[in-house]
Amino acid sequence: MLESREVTKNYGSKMAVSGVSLKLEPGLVYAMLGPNGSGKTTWMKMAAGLVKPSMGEMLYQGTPVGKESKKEIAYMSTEPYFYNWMSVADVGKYYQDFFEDFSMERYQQMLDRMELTEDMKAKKLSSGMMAKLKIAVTMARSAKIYLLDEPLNGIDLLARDQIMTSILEAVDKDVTLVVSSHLVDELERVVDAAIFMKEGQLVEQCMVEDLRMNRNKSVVDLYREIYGHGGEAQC
Ligand SMILES: Nc1ncnc2c1ncn2[C@@H]1O[C@H](COP(=O)(O)OP(=O)(O)OP(=O)(O)O)[C@@H](O)[C@H]1O
Repeated sequence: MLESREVTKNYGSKMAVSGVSLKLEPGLVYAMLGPNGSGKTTWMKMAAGLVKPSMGEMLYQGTPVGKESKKEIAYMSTEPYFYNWMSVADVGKYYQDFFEDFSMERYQQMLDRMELTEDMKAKKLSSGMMAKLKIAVTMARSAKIYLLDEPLNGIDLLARDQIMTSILEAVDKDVTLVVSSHLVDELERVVDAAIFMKEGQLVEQCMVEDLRMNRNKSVVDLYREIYGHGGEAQC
């Protein structure tokens, strides 16, 4: 569905992503893991068509990502992107104007799940509530691929499980979901596959079930192996 072929991104002399090749399949939930600065955001931005690869190709259904794929790939950035004057209702209208696949009904359902109301003002939201709003407005699109960059940041422990459940319930069976996070153990419970990034490179991509059944390891174990000792772990 989405293929990253030897994708590299340089910012001046800094190589943010280096020769990353991977394929994402429909219907799977992926965790994109890696320490700060490992290239997760840059890769997601290229997959979303917001940043152009310096080398290599990012393909969506066999065609380079661009104007057309943007209609089917929803990206939730870590950066805040609402104006202070907006209410939660305004945020929905703003998105509706931008995206044909935005559903006001889905938005309202997500707001209910996130315990947000339409009259709330963006500038008065706590960072956790803002994180929930970003998730609600992104998941209100009927996209084929959702790329969520650090969706659980700023959200308290008890709400995180409930929010991941709401995200998973909001998507259809054939949809691909990629979630980047530092909260590895929490993601492990809900993802089908894990992608490990390190210093811009793909270290491993594996199915969580294979890891458990064939190597008797959890994603957390593998994470520790890869990043804890600079090891060469394999899935
Ligand atoms: N616009 C930019 N200009 C210059 N360097 C950049 C830019 N964006 C990212 N980088 C650098 O590229 C590298 C990868 O950054 P990126 O944000 O993709 O990592 P990340 O894995 O998402 O990190 P984090 O977990 O901290 O969000 C970092 O060294 C970062 O400083």
